[in-house]
Amino acid sequence: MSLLPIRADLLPFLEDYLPPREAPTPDVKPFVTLTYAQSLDSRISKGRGQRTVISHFETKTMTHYLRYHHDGILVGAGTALADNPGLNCQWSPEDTIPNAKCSPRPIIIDPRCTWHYEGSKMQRLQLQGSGKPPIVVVKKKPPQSKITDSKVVYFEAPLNSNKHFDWLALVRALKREFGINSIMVEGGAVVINELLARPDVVDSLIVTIGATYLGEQGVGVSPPSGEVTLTYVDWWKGTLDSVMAARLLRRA
Ligand SMILES: NC(=O)C1=CN([C@@H]2O[C@H](COP(=O)(O)OP(=O)(O)OC[C@H]3O[C@@H](n4cnc5c(N)ncnc54)[C@H](O)[C@@H]3O)[C@@H](O)[C@H]2O)C=CC1
Ligand SMILES: Nc1nc(O)c(N)c(N[C@@H]2O[C@H](COP(=O)(O)O)[C@@H](O)[C@H]2O)n1
Repeated sequence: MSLLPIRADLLPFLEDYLPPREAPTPDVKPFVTLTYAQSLDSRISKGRGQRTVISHFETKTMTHYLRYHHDGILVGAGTALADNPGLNCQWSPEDTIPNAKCSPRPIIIDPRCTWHYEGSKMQRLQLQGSGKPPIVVVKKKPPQSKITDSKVVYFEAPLNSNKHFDWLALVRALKREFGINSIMVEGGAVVINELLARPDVVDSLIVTIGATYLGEQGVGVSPPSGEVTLTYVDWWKGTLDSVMAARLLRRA
């Protein structure tokens, strides 16, 4: 399905929250944008494993505009399994047709190799020439005999003492190994909640708030300690939803 044109007033609103346009400096970590759509009761889906539309068509276009401006797009395995997402970009400037080149490189955080590329929407888009193959971040690469599509790159990363990947080390490694200078993180809840507590990793926070409630069974997002200070906050109001853009204040 084609997208609505981007609302003109979204462009100046988003400008200061996009990755820098200057050539990236080698020793600086990649620019990280954390972005998702939530309900009024802070849920991102109706229930675990249920793909749920929250964004209006206007903010759906905004998501693709943001995808256009990033080198990588990252989701957790829970999202990859629940949503079977495409993670490509269907927006491009007026004089070009969107294609795989406009799309960010999908990055799936899947320590235990639970998600399969074979038969996925991502694979279909890549075969059609409208999306890129993913990097799957794993604790240990699967044996060669289990790899059915050689375009998928499995990237081994070390786990920390909590048996999780350390975000700062991981984004730095993605830049070093794959030249990914900007990463748009879309979710899901585990990833969002961890990153809301990481002002050292997240540069921009862009949250779409839909005029809907998803109820108690919904998958909620909120930072573990509640100790997040937002700065440089701005709001955009659309037809049915609003968008908040902000930065996370780094503690001294
Ligand atoms: N409304 C929205 O904007 C979005 C909604 N969603 C929804 O979110 C739900 C999925 O959320 P979750 O189940 O929380 O899954 P998730 O996508 O956050 O994935 C969780 C899994 O990712 C891996 N993971 C995440 N962080 C890790 C780390 N630091 N180290 C090692 N492994 C790590 C683990 O395997 C973990 O079980 C779905 O219902 C989906 O529809 C997902 C993305 C955006
Ligand atoms: N921006 C936004 N609004 C919503 O209402 C959503 N449910 C999501 N979900 C994210 O988009 C992914 C789907 O991507 P494709 O359209 O298949 O490319 C999904 O996995 C979530 O990350 N986002």
